[in-house]
Amino acid sequence: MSDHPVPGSVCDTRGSTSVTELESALQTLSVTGDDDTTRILSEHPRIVLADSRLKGSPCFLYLPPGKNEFVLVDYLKSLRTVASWPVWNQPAPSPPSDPESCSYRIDMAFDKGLGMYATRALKAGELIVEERPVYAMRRQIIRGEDQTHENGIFHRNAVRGLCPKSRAALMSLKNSYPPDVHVVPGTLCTNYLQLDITPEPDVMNEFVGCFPVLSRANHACSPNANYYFSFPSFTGQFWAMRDIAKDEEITIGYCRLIAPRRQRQADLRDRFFFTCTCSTCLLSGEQLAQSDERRTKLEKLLTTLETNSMPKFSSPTGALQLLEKALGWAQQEKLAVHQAQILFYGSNALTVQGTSPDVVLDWMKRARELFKDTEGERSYNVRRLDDSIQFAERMLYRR
Ligand SMILES: C[S@@+](CC[C@H](N)C(=O)[O-])C[C@H]1O[C@@H](n2cnc3c(N)ncnc32)[C@H](O)[C@@H]1O
Repeated sequence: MSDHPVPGSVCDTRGSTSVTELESALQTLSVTGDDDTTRILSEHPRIVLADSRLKGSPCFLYLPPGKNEFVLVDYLKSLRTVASWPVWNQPAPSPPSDPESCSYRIDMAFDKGLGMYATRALKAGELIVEERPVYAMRRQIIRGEDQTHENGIFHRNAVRGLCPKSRAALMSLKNSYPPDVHVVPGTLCTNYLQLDITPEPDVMNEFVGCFPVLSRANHACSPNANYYFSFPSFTGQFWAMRDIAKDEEITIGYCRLIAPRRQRQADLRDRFFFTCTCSTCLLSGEQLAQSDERRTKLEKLLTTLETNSMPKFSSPTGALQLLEKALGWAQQEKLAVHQAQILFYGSNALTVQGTSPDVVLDWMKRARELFKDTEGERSYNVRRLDDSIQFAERMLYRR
């Protein structure tokens, strides 16, 4: 686990897990008894079978070997592959040696519990924070909605093998679930973020994870930071999507943002148990109607672009005009990642529509810049755009 400065405040009760709740959760974690069905399969790295009575039950892999700073929950075959990845020999990102130079702090966010704030002015495209998760799992296994005692015990057993520091960091995260849900899956489900372990994740291969610091960021429907999971370093990262002022709250998006307010709020209530009151949600009347319309149109257009099903326009200018308009909608809604997606998928669509190659190349370059600013220079999208740009340039010069 990274040693990012998780302030002492994460363990205090201000709007987060109460001391009593935390103590009792940690106590449950140290209980051994009849419900301990685990069996250690290997020690270096530590791999634990979750239920020795069940053939093919999931396992817990603790990493880095000997340190047990985080756990990955998956099936044995894939965990054996993960254990051999060279990334575990690389040091996890370390905190700035001078805490004063840390660009964020965790602080009270009024009725939201704790939140993340900028300690200085941040520039668009800046990396704000990077860290490894403490708990990572295949999404099919999390079964957060499963409120049975067994599911709670399953995840509790996985947490129990973590080093004390990681265990405390995880169990001090907020639990927004009702009291009848076991505190461990409740905490995991309140805090997990997607881990893109495969470049183009499919439903069968989705992973999620909880982070000591990243999981403290609250939601906004026009967030100022983008969460990106970097597979090569196995770290979660926040990138500033626009300039962020000193003391401004750093926010990310928890739900599908290109949806009207009613739908976003329903999603957030269902999974995170709060009603969003961000500046976009507080719009009313004509302004709200326009924002909803822009997001709905963006949703439709991006679906068409992602599935390569844009109808053929009678002239290439028609497609270009529509896509330029869509970029404007995303900009008005302050959705930089969606702008990057329109530019990226739009460049493919423009090629099909017969737009001139230099315009297409320009779109690719703009997409690359925006992906660099929201995901970093080493992101998968930046690398694949570099290849496409190189190819397109070769084609252009050959003409
Ligand atoms: C991942 S946690 C975020 C950190 C959390 N605020 C804390 O105190 O640790 C998610 C929970 O934070 C709260 N939250 C996040 N964004 C919010 C928002 N915009 N308004 C109100 N509550 C929010 C909700 O309780 C949600 O279930």
